[in-house]
Amino acid sequence: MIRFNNAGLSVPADDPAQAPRTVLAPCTLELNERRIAVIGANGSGKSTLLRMLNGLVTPSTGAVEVHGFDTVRQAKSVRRRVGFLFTDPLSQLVMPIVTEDVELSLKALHKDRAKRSASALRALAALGLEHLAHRSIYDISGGERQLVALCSVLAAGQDILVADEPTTLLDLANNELLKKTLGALDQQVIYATHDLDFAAAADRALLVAGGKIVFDGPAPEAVDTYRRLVRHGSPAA
Ligand SMILES: Nc1ncnc2c1ncn2[C@@H]1O[C@H](COP(=O)(O)OP(=O)(O)OP(=O)(O)O)[C@@H](O)[C@H]1O
Repeated sequence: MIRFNNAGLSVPADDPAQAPRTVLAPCTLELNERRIAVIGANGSGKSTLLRMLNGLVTPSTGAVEVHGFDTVRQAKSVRRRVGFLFTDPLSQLVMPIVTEDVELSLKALHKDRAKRSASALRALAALGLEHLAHRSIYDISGGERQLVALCSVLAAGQDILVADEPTTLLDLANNELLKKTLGALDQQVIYATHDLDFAAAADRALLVAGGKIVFDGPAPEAVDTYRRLVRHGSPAA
């Protein structure tokens, strides 16, 4: 259960004489569906909303709770439950070698090094990435890195996965692989995307425009609403 209690973010304006700028207007939400998409224009506030889910962004007003844990005061408990897949995989791949990064995610699950290593190789093989296991994360392609980042975050086994534009670097086949992988997960998945077919497949979608959630409901309707806003030249879309 994820709950936004009047949570929002305002930041000081560049000109101190001006009123603070709203990045995300305060919102109250319960997010329970298995697949929730977040859509909207560049700079509309999608990543800010997602980052509030695991305490990467601290709301300037209100609070966000995950399974009853406050994302700021109880950030450690929240991060044990929420995995975060960044748009740029290099923001999260911290070890130099692919298999070492997956092993790091498994550290809390397996204290034994040999078991951890075998488990990391199995996790890579499950996504068809075993051939990358001993490569440097800097020598593999952007799309390969994105899949390795997915593998690392899944290996940690948290019960909620938040993914910020997870398909951006992927070719058609890997795009399909990622969607199929996410689709088959038991975990709740909350994802921001500009791929409107991917968004339409969710159980629920939030449409963000100009820092406000302007639609919250069935995903196909959210996508239609977004297309309409763009067609009518809405400044926030
Ligand atoms: N801490 C901050 N201070 C100032 N401005 C911020 C801050 N965080 C976000 N912004 C601005 O707020 C807006 C929303 O940012 P956000 O990253 O949430 O957008 P987004 O919808 O994810 O965009 P994109 O689709 O391009 O990834 C942007 O204009 C961004 O520059």
